[in-house]
Amino acid sequence: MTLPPPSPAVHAAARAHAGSLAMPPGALDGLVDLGCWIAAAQGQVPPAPLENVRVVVFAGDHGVAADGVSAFPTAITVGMLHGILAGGAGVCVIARQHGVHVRVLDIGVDADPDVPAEVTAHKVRHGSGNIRVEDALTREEAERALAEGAAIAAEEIAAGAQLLIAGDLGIGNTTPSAALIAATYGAPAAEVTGTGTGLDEAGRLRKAAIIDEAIARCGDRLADPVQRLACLGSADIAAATGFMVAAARAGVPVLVDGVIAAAEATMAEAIAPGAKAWMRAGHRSPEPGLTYALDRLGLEPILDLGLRLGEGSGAVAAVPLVRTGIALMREMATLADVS
Ligand SMILES: O=C(O)c1ccc[n+]([C@@H]2O[C@H](COP(=O)([O-])O)[C@@H](O)[C@H]2O)c1
Ligand SMILES: Cc1cc2nc[nH]c2cc1C
Repeated sequence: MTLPPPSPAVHAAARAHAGSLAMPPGALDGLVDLGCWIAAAQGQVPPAPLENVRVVVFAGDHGVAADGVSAFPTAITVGMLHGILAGGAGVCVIARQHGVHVRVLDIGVDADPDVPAEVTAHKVRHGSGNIRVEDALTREEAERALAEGAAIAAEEIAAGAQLLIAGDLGIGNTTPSAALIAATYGAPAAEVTGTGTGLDEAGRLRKAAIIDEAIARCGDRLADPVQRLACLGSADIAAATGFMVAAARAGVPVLVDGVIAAAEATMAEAIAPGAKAWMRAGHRSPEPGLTYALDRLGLEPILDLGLRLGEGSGAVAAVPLVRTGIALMREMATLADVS
C-alpha cells in the first residue's frame, strides 16, 4: 500500500497563497516550494515555524573497510563518535548555528566504545559483514535494525520533532550505500561509486569492482528490499532506513543528507512506496550515487556546495533555507497589499 503524501489540498492552498505574494509569479519559488512542502506536511497554511529540528547520527562499522575501500582507518568511526558527543564534530558546529538538536547512536560500531548507555541503547550488532564475501546482516538483524530505527524516530517525534534528519558515521559506509543504489536501480557500480573520504581513481575503480562482486554474490536475493539491506547494507543503514520510513508514516518531513542518506531514502521508498513525498534533499555531495539516487527519487538538492562530510551536516546546513521558505509564507506582504 502506498503511503499517503503530504496533503495535496493544503499544498494547493499553500501554492495559491504563494501566488498572491508581492512578487512576480514564481520569483521566489526555490524557497517558497519548501514552505509549501512543509505546509502540506503540517496540514496548515501558513506553516508553523520549525522550532524543533532534530538530527540523529547513525554510527556503524563496515566489514568491507578491510578491503581498502576507504582513504581512512576504521578507528575514525569511534574517534568521531566521541567527537560528536564532545560537540566538536562538523555537524555539531553547523547544528549549533541553526538551533538543531544532535543525537548520535552506536547502531553497529565494531567495538564497545566507552560512551554513555543511552548511546548504545539501540545497538543492533558489532560491525556488519564484509559484503564482498558475506551478507552484512542476517534477515532477522535487518528486520531488527529497521524496527530500532522506527523506535528511534518515535522517540524523536515524542520529543517534538517537526523535521528529521538521518546523519551517518562509519568508515567504509559509502561502499554499501553505492551497492544498494546500484542494486536497486540496476546501475553499473562504476557509475554510482565515488571517492568517499578521498580515494584516487584507481582506488575508486577497485571499490566499484568490489561492489560488482558483492552484487554478483547476492544474485536473486536482491529483489526483496529487506533482503537487499541484509545482503549489501549494514546495521546503521538499515536502522536509518527504518527511521525514514517511520517518519514518513507519522507525517514528519525528512531532509536527506549525502550519499548514505540517499541510499537510505532509496531503501525507504522501496520498503514503503510513497515515503519519498515526505523527503527533500538537503544538498548535493560529489558522490555520483547521490545524484543518481536523487534523480530516480525526483528530489532536487537545496544546496550544491560540494560538501561531503556526512554526519547529516549538509542537510543541517540547508535548514535555514527551509525556515526561510516558511517565513515567506507567514510574513510576506501580498500583491494586493502593495497595489
Ligand atoms: O555524505 C556523503 O556524501 C559522504 C561522502 C563521503 C564521505 N562521507 C563520510 O565519510 C565516511 C565514509 O567514507 P568512506 O570513504 O570511508 O566510505 C563516513 O563516515 C561518511 O559520513 C560522507
Ligand atoms: C575525520 C573524519 C570525520 C568524519 N565524519 C564523518 N565521516 C568522517 C570521516 C573522517 C575521516
